[in-house]
Amino acid sequence: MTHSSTSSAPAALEVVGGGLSFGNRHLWDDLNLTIRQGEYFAVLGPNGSGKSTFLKVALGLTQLSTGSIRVLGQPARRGNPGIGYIPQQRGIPVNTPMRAKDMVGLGIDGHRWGIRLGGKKHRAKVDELLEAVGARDYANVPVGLLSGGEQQRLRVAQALANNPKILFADEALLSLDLNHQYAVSDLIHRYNKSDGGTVVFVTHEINPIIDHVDRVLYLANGRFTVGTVEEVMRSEILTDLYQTPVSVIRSNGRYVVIGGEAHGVGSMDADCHHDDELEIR
Ligand SMILES: Nc1ncnc2c1ncn2[C@@H]1O[C@H](COP(=O)(O)OP(=O)(O)OP(=O)(O)O)[C@@H](O)[C@H]1O
Repeated sequence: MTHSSTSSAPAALEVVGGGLSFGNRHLWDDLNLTIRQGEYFAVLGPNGSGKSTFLKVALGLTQLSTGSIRVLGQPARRGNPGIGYIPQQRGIPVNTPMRAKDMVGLGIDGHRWGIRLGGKKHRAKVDELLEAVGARDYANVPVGLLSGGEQQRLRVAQALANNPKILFADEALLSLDLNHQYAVSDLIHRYNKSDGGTVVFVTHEINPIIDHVDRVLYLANGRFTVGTVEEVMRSEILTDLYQTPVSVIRSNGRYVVIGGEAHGVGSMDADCHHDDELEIR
């Protein structure tokens, strides 16, 4: 099933006949997809299905095996200033000689594109961003000493610092406690709704962002489907995608996907309660 958006907004990201393989590992074939400017788009799927690789292709870090991809009207390339990127979490070395506010400041320095805010404006913008992600209290702390969730909030602030046209977020809510999940999710939502920014949000947990998402790309087993959450998160659609019986249950506004690991549904999330449950939270 491949839907194109009904919106007439220009394309923010466009894949035509996209295929990607590593040796005999096929991540996907013949992907045709248009993400419109201002759309909030989620990329879902089990571990290893190719979600992060999809972003790397859009960032120009990995090349498609077949087909083409354009981002903001140009072939995907490294260093596109219209892109903000929240990479999947990696620990920052303890001895990194940089304070939290410096890390956020790097996002707005614009040294990569030759624009530089004056000192006062720069500090005000850093403060605003630190405040938005709840990081003011540790503005002067070396980043290597911060917890994983604290570092993650700085990555979010840094990615939004330059007012990007499109934001690529790779598991941006990982390691955040519930309050900060809401705060960061809300910040990205505001970026999408108030600033008209396009969001491509990679996650295996749809539930924390479910109220904001316009459409999803669901990758599994070298196959994919695209549509609204309601269109895709259905037992018959995911059964067809995984090619094994899968049940999608909606309970208290949350989606739970239940399938058989033994039947190849995919990796289980850490907080699954049964051996045969795959939960997409
Ligand atoms: N450059 C590469 N060379 C070979 N294999 C690669 C390369 N990049 C990615 N892969 C493989 O592609 C598959 C998809 O990886 P990817 O990181 O995109 O998965 P994911 O859906 O983001 O998974 P997770 O939920 O675990 O983060 C993996 O099996 C990975 O090993």
